[in-house]
Amino acid sequence: MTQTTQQKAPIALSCGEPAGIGPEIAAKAWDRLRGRQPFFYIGDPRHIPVGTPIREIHTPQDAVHVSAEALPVLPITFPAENTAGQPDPRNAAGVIEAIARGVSLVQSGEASGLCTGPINKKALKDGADFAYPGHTEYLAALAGVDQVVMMLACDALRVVPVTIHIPLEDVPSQLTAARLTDTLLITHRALRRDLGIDAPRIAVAGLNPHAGEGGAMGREEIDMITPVLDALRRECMNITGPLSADTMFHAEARKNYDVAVCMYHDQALIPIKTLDFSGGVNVTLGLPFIRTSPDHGTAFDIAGQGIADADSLIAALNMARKMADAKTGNAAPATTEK
Ligand SMILES: NC(=O)C1=CN([C@@H]2O[C@H](COP(=O)(O)OP(=O)(O)OC[C@H]3O[C@@H](n4cnc5c(N)ncnc54)[C@H](O)[C@@H]3O)[C@@H](O)[C@H]2O)C=CC1
Ligand SMILES: NCC(=O)COP(=O)(O)O
Repeated sequence: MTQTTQQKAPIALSCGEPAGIGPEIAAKAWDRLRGRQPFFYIGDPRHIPVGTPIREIHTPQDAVHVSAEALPVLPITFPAENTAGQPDPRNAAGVIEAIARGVSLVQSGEASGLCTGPINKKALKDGADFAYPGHTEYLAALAGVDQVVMMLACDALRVVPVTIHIPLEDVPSQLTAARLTDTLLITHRALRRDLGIDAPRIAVAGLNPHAGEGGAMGREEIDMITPVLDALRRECMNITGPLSADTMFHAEARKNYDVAVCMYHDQALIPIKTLDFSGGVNVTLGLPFIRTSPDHGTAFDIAGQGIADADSLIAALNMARKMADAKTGNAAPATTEK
């Protein structure tokens, strides 16, 4: 695949859980982007809301030609009927297949990047014994990469959780110096390479209230976090912390860093989803290919009603495009601009 062909390759969008809002927001995103930003949906065309013009395609390149007129769909036939709000375990394998096909098309260069529709982790576990707690971990396995990093980004904030989809009680034991070091190095490299930030300013949260308050409220900051940060500072990385998580996300504090690295899932995701739920994008750093996703989930409570907001998906598609263009030297580095 030549670089020129790769620049023109569309973005692959895996369907996610069809009983959720994925098909509906895919249709809305196509309507808003049309041919300006070609992407194709990998999933069952019968799941796309009635009234959306669709065109089944055989190769990703077909999407470039049809996307001004119709939503291009690379078809996968799901075995069970789809009911909004009620995932059917028999469809779980199809959801997983859509992700895997997206990965293989990005790896072959036929797609520029992968954007994933939201999945319901429990439905995949129940229906297909899915062994991963989320896309992030599954994509790392498909790519053969030991550690990847989840970053959520909006215009006002970028956050990275060091531990991701694990029970809260397991956080302290999984929060190792090696994991924190790798997370910081991967994040630093991606901000420089993919987002064009030459000297990223990284703020690191403590684990405990008040970042441990000198050991009075926990020792992880003293025993593990500070030594890791000191070692990386000696490598000339611009890192502050460990900071009190409760005071590092207000508007003035956010001016001091480009990314906040947090110790666990909710410490990172609550601030960003509160600040900008509809504009947030989930990006996996450290993969050998581009992957983005909307920041929200399957929203079963509103699926099938036509009211789901497609902004986050559109931001995710646009960010994948910009990252792909930046990778091929075709454009400015990626932002979350809609
Ligand atoms: N990338 C992914 O695959 C993600 C998947 N999930 C999965 O989604 C499922 C549901 O998770 P929840 O915590 O309930 O989060 P959720 O994001 O699905 O829903 C939370 C609330 O936000 C609303 N909402 C979400 N997206 C919306 C949109 N685009 N427009 C309007 N309203 C929207 C929902 O109606 C609900 O009231 C879980 O299985 C979770 O694991 C959650 C986040 C990301
Ligand atoms: N809360 C974020 C989330 O669940 C998305 O995870 P992933 O499926 O992108 O790994």
